[in-house]
Amino acid sequence: MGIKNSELILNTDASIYHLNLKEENIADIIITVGDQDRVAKVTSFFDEVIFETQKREFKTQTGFYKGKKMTVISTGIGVDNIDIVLNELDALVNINFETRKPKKQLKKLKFVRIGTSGSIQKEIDVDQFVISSAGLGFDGLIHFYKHQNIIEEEASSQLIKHLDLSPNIGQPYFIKADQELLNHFNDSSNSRINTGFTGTNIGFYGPQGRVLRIPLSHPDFIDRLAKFEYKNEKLTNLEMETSAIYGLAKLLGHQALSINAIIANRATGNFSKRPKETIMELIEFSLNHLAKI
Ligand SMILES: O=P(O)(O)O[C@H]1O[C@H](CO)[C@@H](O)[C@H]1O
Ligand SMILES: O=c1cc[nH]c(=O)[nH]1
Repeated sequence: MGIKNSELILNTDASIYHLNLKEENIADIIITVGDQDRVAKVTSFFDEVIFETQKREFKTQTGFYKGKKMTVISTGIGVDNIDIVLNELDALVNINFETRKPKKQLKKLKFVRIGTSGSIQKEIDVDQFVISSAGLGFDGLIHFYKHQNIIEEEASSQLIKHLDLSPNIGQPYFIKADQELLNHFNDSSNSRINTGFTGTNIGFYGPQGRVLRIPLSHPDFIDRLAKFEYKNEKLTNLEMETSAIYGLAKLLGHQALSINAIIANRATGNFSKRPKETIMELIEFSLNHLAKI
C-alpha cells in the first residue's frame, strides 16, 4: 500500500499540497529565500522564467541563469516552513505520485539559501556575507525524525555546557553544511565572504536575545554565543532557517548550503544603511557561483 492520502496530500491537479508544484515544475538546483518578494529579485537576473506559481508564502519561479536551470522558492520565516518546503520538494522528485511509494532511484537536489541575518561578531559588520559551515539549531525539529550520525555531537555537547541554558529551552545541535558546496562558494578572493557557525533561532526577538518590553530569561545568551569556539571556528550570525535546511537535506540525501547577507550587527548595535543593495549583491554572487557548478 502506498502512502495514505492524509500523509502525502495532493491537490486536485495532482500538485503537492502547500507548494502547488508538480515534479516537472522544478529544477535540480533550488534557491530558497525567506521573503516572497526576494524570489523576483533573484529571477530578475535570469535569462528567462519558464514557470511560476504561489500558494500562501510559498512563491516559486523556475527559469534559466547563464543557461543553467534553477528554481527559486520562498520559504517564509522559520523552521516550521522549512519542514514543509524540504519534505514537499523531496516528495516531488523522490516519490511516485501514482503508486504513492518512494522511487527506487532517488534524486539528489542542491539547495542554496540566500537569506538575511544578524552578526554577533563585531568584526563581521553589516553588508558582509556569511557562508554557514554549520547550522546550530535551537529549534528541535530534527529530533522529530529518526536521525543517526548527522549531528556533530562533540561540538553540540561543548556548546550545551558553555551556554548553561535552563533545560526547558531544549538541546541545541550542530549540523554541518555540504562540504562540496561549501568549498565551491568559499571564495577567498572575495573580501566580503566570511564563514562560521550560524545559529538558527525559533524567534526574532527573545530567542535571538532582543529585548523590546519583555525581559530575557538568559540576558547573557548572545555574549556567551559570541564567545563560543570549536576547532577555531566561531558562531558568527543568527537567523531562523539554516539548521533545519541542513538537517532535512542530510536526512533526505540532498546537498545544502546557506549564505546570508549581514543586515544587523548585534555587537555594535548597527543596522545596514543599504540592506536592499547588499541582498542584491549577495544574489548576484550566489548566482554566479551556481552557474559554475
Ligand atoms: O531574510 P530571510 O531569508 O527571511 O531570513 C531572515 O529574516 C527573517 C527575519 O526577519 C528570518 O526568516 C531570518 O532567517
Ligand atoms: O538579526 C537578524 C537579522 C535578520 N534575520 C534574523 O533572523 N535576525
